Amino acid sequence: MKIKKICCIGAGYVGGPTMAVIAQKCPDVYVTVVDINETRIKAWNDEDLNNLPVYEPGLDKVVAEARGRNLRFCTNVEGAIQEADMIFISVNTPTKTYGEGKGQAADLKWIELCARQIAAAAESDKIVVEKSTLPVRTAEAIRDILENTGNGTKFQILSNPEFLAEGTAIEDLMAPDRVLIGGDTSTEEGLEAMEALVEIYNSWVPREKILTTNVWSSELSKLTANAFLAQRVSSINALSELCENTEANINEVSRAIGTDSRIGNKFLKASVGFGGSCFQKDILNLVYICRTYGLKDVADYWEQVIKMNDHQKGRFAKNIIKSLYNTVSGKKIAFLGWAFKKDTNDTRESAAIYVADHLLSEDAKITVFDPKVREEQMYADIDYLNTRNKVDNRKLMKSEPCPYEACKGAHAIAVLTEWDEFVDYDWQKIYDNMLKPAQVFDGRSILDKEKLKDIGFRVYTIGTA
Ligand SMILES: NC(=O)C1=CN([C@@H]2O[C@H](COP(=O)(O)OP(=O)(O)OC[C@H]3O[C@@H](n4cnc5c(N)ncnc54)[C@H](O)[C@@H]3O)[C@@H](O)[C@H]2O)C=CC1
Ligand SMILES: O=C(O)[C@H]1O[C@H](OP(=O)(O)OP(=O)(O)OC[C@H]2O[C@@H](n3ccc(=O)[nH]c3=O)[C@H](O)[C@@H]2O)[C@H](O)[C@@H](O)[C@@H]1O
Repeated sequence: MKIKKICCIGAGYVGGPTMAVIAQKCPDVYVTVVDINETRIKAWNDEDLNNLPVYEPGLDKVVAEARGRNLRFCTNVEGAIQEADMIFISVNTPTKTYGEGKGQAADLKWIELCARQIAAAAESDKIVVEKSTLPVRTAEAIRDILENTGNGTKFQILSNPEFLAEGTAIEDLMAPDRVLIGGDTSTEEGLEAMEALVEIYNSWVPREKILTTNVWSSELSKLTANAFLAQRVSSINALSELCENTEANINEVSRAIGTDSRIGNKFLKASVGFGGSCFQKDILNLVYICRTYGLKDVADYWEQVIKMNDHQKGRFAKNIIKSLYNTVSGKKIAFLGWAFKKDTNDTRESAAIYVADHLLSEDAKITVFDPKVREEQMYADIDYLNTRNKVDNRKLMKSEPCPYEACKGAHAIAVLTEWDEFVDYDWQKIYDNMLKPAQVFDGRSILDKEKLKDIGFRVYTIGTA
């Protein structure tokens, strides 16, 4: 079966870049990305590629090549479903904020809505691909909705989770470690549908890197991959606290264990805590699924990864307060970085938000500089926590477009994101304009500690005494 037209529901961080790369690599496949969010679609169609709604290095070039050729962004969900042979569901699946499973389960209302939209609009057979990260066995619910349309159309449901990381999305999509495709391996039609998707990816991904499994393994592998990655960060962060008490150095420990090929050297960077839209949400979801199957010990095991992460963010904030003589009331603290990692404008679950919230509750005055995050986003993030009212948040926190201004007159600087440019700042100039003793809290271990100490800074780096 040769796919001619693809529709992707959801033009977010995953749907946009993923479909742009598919369109670029498969010029004979027509790709339409739809979204109910008109502003987002408008931004995807903006002539000025600097205004794309997602910032990812290299994305602008891919969009420039494919958009208008075989890549289209629009809000006509129904029309795009009708004409497509293959429909990707790439909508958000956040943690539920209400009802049963509140605070843990994935909220699948947008997924169900997509299934219903597909069921209502489809007039011919379709392959439906789960691209969103979903609890294991979600395909069962999607199938149930699709198979009860009553108009005789047939659907094959595949799971094709996305493993891209933000900031390196284009690189990851161009040369993935693997592509995972789960489907109904017990029927001809199921295998045929899987092969159709394999063919799309095989336009640029070597066949041996495209793994096929049953649909449940594929769904669960995505949650498992994120749980393992986050667990590594929590493990190294747990040991960073021990290092601070023992004069061991976490960077040396990471290097020492990372050279063991069984352990590997990636994801061993101690930090102020992991953020991002998925690690926490996916682990909470895993914990919830385990609990619903009565697997209490398994659930508790994975929950500890989140608890450790919360502890790490909290202790970073507490350490700032302690070092500033146990009070930050009225003191200016400069934040370098607000995004959850470098090279992205995404702030979802960023450690910076929680550290800021902790310090604001102690009446600190925070000035934030981030090269890619806008002030409205920072306020939206801090307001969302509902710890204090919006007026107070704006009184206590502001954003500053110049890093040197942000640091001027500050008692302390906290590095919350590992943006490369922070390393090359004129730290002497920053020091000269700060209150003394000038303190730096490096939550990402990116700055040259010895150099800063020579200038006169007091420096705290995660995981070093
Ligand atoms: N952000 C990331 O780096 C990664 C995310 N994922 C998963 O991919 C999924 C999507 O994540 P993001 O792209 O980050 O989310 P997002 O929130 O950036 O984008 C989702 C989009 O879907 C749209 N949408 C929701 N319901 C719709 C409907 N019925 N019809 C049309 N549009 C609709 C929303 O308006 C939104 O623009 C999630 O399940 C996430 O866990 C997986 C790998 C990486
Ligand atoms: O499902 C998802 O959304 C994605 O989640 C992560 O990608 P992402 O969250 O974009 O970014 P990561 O590079 O994984 O970083 C996550 C967080 O962990 C932190 N981190 C990462 C690595 C490390 O060694 N130390 C560390 O503190 C980062 O600073 C960041 O806050 C996974 O890496 C992707 O494979 C997955 O597709």
